[in-house]
Amino acid sequence: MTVQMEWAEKYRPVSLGDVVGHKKVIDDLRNWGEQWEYGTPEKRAVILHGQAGIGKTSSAHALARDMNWEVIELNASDQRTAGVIEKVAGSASTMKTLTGTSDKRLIILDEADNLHGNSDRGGARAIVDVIKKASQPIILIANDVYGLSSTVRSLCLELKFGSVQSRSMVPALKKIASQEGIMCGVGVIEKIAESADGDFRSAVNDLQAIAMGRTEINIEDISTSERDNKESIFKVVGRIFKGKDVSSALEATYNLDETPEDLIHWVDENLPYQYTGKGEESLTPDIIAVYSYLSRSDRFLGRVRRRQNYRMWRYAGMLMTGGTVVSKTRVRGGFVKYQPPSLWRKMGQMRSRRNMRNNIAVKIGSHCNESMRYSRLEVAGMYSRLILEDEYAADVVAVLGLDMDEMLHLLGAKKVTKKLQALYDDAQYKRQAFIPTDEPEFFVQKSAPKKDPSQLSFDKLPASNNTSLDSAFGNDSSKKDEVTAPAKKEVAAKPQKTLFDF
Ligand SMILES: Nc1ncnc2c1ncn2[C@@H]1O[C@H](COP(=O)(O)OP(=O)(O)OP(=O)(O)O)[C@@H](O)[C@H]1O
Repeated sequence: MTVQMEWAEKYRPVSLGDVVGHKKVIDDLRNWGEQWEYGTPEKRAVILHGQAGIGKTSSAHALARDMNWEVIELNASDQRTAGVIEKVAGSASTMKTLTGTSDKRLIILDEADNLHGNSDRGGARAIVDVIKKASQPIILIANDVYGLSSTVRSLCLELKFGSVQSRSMVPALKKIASQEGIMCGVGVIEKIAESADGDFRSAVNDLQAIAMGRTEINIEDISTSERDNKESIFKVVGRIFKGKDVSSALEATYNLDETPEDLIHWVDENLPYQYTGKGEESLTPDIIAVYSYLSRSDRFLGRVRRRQNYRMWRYAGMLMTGGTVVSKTRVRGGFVKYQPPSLWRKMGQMRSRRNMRNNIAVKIGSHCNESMRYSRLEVAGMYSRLILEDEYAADVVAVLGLDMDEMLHLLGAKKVTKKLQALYDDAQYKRQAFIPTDEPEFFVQKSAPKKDPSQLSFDKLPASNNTSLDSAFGNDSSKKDEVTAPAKKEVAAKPQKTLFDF
């Protein structure tokens, strides 16, 4: 028996011109590629992001093909520690190509939003360094752009791949069917394209599955061979808000991949938008009625949690769906874009803020030999004050080894400005001066000048390092030019007066 090749793979776009949809993004990607013909563009790396199966990886390879570039790809299955990234991407991004047939080599880092966990230890930080130094084009591929650090994002051109529209899929699917010798009846391809929900790979896979063992497909074949599509939450919420029939609203939830615990948040979030018409007050009687059902439903959800009796979910589901349906006095028209529950976003933000705060406390604790809890409650405030002083800011960042996000958090800043980027770069520079490469990060604190004065000896450092160490030693930077190297040695030998007097 011959194994049939997957059509999605067989018909993978070869050139950017073959990519279905995404016209603007593809134009931008092509422009960026062409800029490399004339030197190094301002943004050396691009982030292609969007849901799975819509052509991000294919577009990256197609660009390389169009530009006649070699490709080096680092997938999530590869070990992507800082060492490996620097070795593979770092050298690839600065050296000449292997074959010499093309003068550029494209580095593709797939699933770049998954650069954490043990195996990718240090990988995220390594990317920043690689991008900054790269003399070859780099493409990062991510489903969720927020999975990348703000530092990486600030260095890259971000291109978002939206869903592929079904009308763009239709001609491409028809072409595949005709090349495979499959006759399609009226509406067949359109139906497959619509059910794919913007995912072109699913559309091609569906077409192949339906066509298996057939030379002709008709609309009836689709309804029997259609995938058991899970209802999308957006469709179900729409049916609950707009439907008039309690049982069909409830049935819609049976095929949903969400628990009643989640569904209630969706209803709660979108209810005020859907049940308020033009010119109506924000709290209509309909909304009040629905909330009374939701609160009763929530009581059942509480009982389920306490007693672990999941049979009670059915009462909760009935109250939240049926209650919403029967509470409306009229169906309000107009398009409402349903939003995911903002509570989840807030909880996610709180969790990541808490993690960030704890990470910083661990670093502060390591610096001043205190527990994380004590550092967070008693000491962190002082560091937050210090980092606001221009004189100490870079030293705090350098000594604690803060990454960009942690620095922003401690400063209370929302985004990376040029000034903050300069501060961060300055701190990295100082950090390199403080830390011997083969020692752990907090060696600095342990290595008092008495033990190993050569490490902090000014005359062993280049002139620029001396400047960065001035303020680390608590010197007034405005006077640095007047102090000679031997004089500085004396300063270093004096007993510690400030936190940063090592
Ligand atoms: N826009 C598109 N144009 C042409 N083919 C596409 C498109 N999107 C997906 N495909 C097809 O689907 C397959 C998967 O595409 P691709 O790997 O580029 O998706 P992706 O967005 O990178 O998703 P993932 O992150 O899951 O890899 C390709 O082999 C290709 O045949």
